[in-house]
Amino acid sequence: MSPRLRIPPALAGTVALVRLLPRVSRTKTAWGLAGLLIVSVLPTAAAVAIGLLIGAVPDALRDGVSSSAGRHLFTLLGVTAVLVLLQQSVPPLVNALADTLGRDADRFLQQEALAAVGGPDRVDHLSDPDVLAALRVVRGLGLAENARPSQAVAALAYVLPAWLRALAGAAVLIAFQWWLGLLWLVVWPLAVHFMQREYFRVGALAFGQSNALREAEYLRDLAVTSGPAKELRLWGMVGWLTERFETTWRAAMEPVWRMRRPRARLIASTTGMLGAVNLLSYGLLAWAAVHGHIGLAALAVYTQALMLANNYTAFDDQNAQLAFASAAVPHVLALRERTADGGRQPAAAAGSPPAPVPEGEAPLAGAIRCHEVALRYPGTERNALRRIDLTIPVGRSLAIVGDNGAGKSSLVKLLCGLHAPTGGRIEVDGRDLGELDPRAWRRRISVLFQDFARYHLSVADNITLGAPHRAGDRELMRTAAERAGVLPLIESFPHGWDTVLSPEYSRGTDLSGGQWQRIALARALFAVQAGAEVLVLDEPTAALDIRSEAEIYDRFLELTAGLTTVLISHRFSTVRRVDRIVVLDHGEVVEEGSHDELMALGGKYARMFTLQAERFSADDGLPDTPLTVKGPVNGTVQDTVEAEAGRA
Ligand SMILES: Nc1ncnc2c1ncn2[C@@H]1O[C@H](COP(=O)(O)OP(=O)(O)OP(=O)(O)O)[C@@H](O)[C@H]1O
Repeated sequence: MSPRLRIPPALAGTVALVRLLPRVSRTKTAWGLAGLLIVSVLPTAAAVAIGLLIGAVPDALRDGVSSSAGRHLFTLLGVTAVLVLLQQSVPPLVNALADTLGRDADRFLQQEALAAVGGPDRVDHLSDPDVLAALRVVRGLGLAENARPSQAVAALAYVLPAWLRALAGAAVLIAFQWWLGLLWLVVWPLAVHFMQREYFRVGALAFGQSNALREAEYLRDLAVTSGPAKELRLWGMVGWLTERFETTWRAAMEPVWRMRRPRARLIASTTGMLGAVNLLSYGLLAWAAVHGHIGLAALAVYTQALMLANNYTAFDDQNAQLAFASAAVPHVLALRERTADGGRQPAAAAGSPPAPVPEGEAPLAGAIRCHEVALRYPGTERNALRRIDLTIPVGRSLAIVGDNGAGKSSLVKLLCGLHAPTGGRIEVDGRDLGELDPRAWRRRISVLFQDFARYHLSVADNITLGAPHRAGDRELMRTAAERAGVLPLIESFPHGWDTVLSPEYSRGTDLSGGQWQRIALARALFAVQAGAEVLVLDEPTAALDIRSEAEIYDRFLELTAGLTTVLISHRFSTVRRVDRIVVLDHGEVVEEGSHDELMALGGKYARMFTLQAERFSADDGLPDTPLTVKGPVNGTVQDTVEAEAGRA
């Protein structure tokens, strides 16, 4: 194995940034580099020209302006003028280029982070604090206004020429006294290194405070977001929140501020070292001039070379900003590796929609099987699911019931491939789910999650997002809305399908909890109509009123006809209608069978069913008038409940 050059941590950010720039823009980096070289070389060239110019004055004065010495003086004057002019005009161009390159770098890293975080098919990484910390940086959140990668690029455009000028100055001094030049070549990198290490430590510490800062930002945002606004006002929490934000923020930032205070010993020793070398250099120059070892021109050149050698500005803000703002770059670049699904898929698939159904793909034919499936969420001690064995035959329905926290939603997430089982495996038609193309599988499965998303987009978008590749199919969209019972509501909106489902936008409106749930159901049904064969409904009616709930459940058989259906519900009137019922308890299957079998068993299911039936049979909670509902299973809520109570 070839030994790899180890980059000191203090320089790792800068090196990562420099390597990144050609990937961001090859052309701008090339121009920028050329500009930087010119900016770096110009002062040295100007210093030499000025020195030679000064040296040429006595001869020109003695021989006259038309002599060759006079012409030489004018030539040097012309060269100096051009160099000085360039020195004035090139740096602003380089800075402007660095600004655009910096903005491009920000954008590049943002896209990189988006692909790394949004791309993977699974979701474990979304609760990984390190991933979230890197994400904060590219979103430009929090740490400080000078922590964005673009600030590091701007600082680089200033610092790099300064370093190169210092190098060139030291190199010129070699011509005066080789060992003095070499001394400078050692002293300035040392001074830079000491100070950069200091700045880097502050940057790294600030980056390490990301968790605490995220908490502070969360508290700050709570006060200005509409979701919790009602509770915050009702309970008079705004003052508490402000105070809590302040203390959390201070606790996170104080160590950074403390570390930022200049460390007297370091500064004293660095400046002492530089002072000594400067004293020695100027002393030697004076001695050499007085004793006639160097002429006027050489004295002028070396004096300016000394000024250049002092040019690396180890103590200035730009060096600090470079170290500080580039500290996070390697973390952002490492995101892809960190979020990759165990190498299962390239992150480039980045949140891409399921692919359209390829022609001629065979529909599911066998079953979805869980073999000893276990799940432990990252960072937790306990298995949410343990040794789950169950079979969902294609075209049939399965209900999963159980207490809160039993693991029902976790099983759904596994079926969707959002998490990988930490034990056992899930097979689809005999093939391991982990080996299937996730995009192809997602095309086949449609889910109404318990905590479904409420998109601040148009109604049409909210529904067609279930199958974006069919977004233009208005007929499909209408049918899905109609089946979910939300069509009359949509048609009552002044802007119809274009109505934005958020009062925060013009042409926008908000919906009630139940109306939102119907929209989410329509989205799931849209995906079914677009070709999904498996429908998962996780508490699909939790927010619906009793009439709406009865309506949906009475249409359950119609809605799920021909589909492989997984239903999670605490509503036993519907659960009993499915082909097979599984009872989960503490992450394990404790009972399995049809409604009748489980009732006969007299176990957990029978107890839960009876409890609910008893509650409903006691009149409370029921409407006075029986509600007639549409659907293939005609009847009334009263009928259903009474029937259940009777059977129980
Ligand atoms: N993302 C997560 N990270 C860590 N633990 C989790 C996560 N999601 C769920 N859990 C834990 O897994 C267990 C099962 O949760 P799950 O949501 O699957 O239960 P459930 O049966 O759907 O409950 P409910 O009826 O309340 O919806 C719980 O102990 C929960 O705290």
